[in-house]
Amino acid sequence: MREDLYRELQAISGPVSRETLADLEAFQSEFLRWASRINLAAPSTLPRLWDRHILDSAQLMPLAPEASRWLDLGSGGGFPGAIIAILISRRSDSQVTLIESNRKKAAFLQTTLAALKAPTRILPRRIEDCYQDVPAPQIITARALAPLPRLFLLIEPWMRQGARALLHKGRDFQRELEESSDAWRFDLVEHRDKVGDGVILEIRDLHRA
Ligand SMILES: C[S@@+](CC[C@H](N)C(=O)[O-])C[C@H]1O[C@@H](n2cnc3c(N)ncnc32)[C@H](O)[C@@H]1O
Repeated sequence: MREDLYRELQAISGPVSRETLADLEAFQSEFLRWASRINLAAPSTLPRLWDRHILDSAQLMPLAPEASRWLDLGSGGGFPGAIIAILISRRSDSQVTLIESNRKKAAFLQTTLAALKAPTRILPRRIEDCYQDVPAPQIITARALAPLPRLFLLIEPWMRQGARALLHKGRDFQRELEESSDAWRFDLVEHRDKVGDGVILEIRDLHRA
């Protein structure tokens, strides 16, 4: 069974070590332990935590295999930011910043990722208050945070400095793109969602119309 898990992970994320798989499993256990006390994700999704959240996050890796500086907005229980941090933690120069305003969720991320020695900086603050303190990353991620027009407002300051965004979106992403089209210009690549039925939107060169 564990071999199946390992193969499945590598098919989604690209090559990873067995130590990394062990770290992801440890994260999963801690997540379930904390989720019995605080709301880390929709309870209905917990029985399929591995696919619905962990693999769904890991599928970003092949879209930015060389990136070492990531910023995850509205991380919640750590998706996708915590999973990316674990996947790249054995690289020498990696750093993933996670911004999550809910203090209980941020405490879970702080405690669990520190124990795993994942290269993370957790900010228990609102995104809007972090622009001065967080340097532009190579990659910005955000999953289930906000519709695109609001998301673009949130990421704009970092995008202006050259960041690229990889955004999980659901089936109605076309409507969100249309709603953004009057106010924003950007380069777009739509990547197939290998885990769910949505899409990963890759956004570059975002600026106001
Ligand atoms: C629906 S959850 C998604 C969590 C995670 N990204 C996932 O996909 O499972 C959205 C999270 O964003 C956080 N959030 C919403 N607005 C925020 C803001 N302005 N600044 C920081 N965190 C925010 C909420 O506290 C919540 O944990």
